[in-house]
Amino acid sequence: MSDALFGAPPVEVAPGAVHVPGWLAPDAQADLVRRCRDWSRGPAGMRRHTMPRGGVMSVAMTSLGWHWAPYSYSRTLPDGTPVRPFPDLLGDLAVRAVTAAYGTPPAADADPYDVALVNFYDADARMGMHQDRDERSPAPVVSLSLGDTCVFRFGNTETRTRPYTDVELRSGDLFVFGGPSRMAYHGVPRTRPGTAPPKLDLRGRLNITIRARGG
Ligand SMILES: O=C(O)CCC(=O)C(=O)O
Ligand SMILES: [Fe+2]
Repeated sequence: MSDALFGAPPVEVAPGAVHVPGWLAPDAQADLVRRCRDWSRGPAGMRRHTMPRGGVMSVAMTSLGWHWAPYSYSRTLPDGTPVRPFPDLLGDLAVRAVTAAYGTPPAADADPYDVALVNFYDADARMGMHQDRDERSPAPVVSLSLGDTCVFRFGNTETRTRPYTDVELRSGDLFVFGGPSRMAYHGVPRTRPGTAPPKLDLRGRLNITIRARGG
């Protein structure tokens, strides 16, 4: 991570899709990594979901607020374990993130942020091109990156394929996609193992994706 990136201006990758490099200062990153470790403990913690066709995701995830598994949200885990509550801290962070990306806060009547997915990528993990389409709310998706750098592929709303833009997301980066890009396909074709800031004491990559489920 380069400290020179802190305070870098937002970059619009596609209409409504904004990358803010170095948005989280090192202390805030370390704090979030600690919290992710807490949120990942116990029966409501990290799991690798099985996809409808039987494949197992290489990314391990845990849900806050609502449990997500392909492809729906539920109030509890399949075995009845309660989902961890959605932390107010992430709701506040999401509002600040939208404001940083777009220059204006969410509208007063916008759906509140109420669900977060914490994704963990080891050196081999990837996420295929997909849309985030299990929410009823049009609120922008807020994505925070911690640890190893990754290649984030941000595409179009029509197909899983080109045109797309590959963006390097580093520890502390923010990516927000809403408006005309809310339904764009996106994925993580690779991470760059060993690139996490040493002070984070994190081997791999964590991504926190904050969403409004809506209705
Ligand atoms: O890890 C990322 O940056 C993307 C995660 C993602 O697209 C998702 O959780 O739906
Ligand atoms: Fe996604």
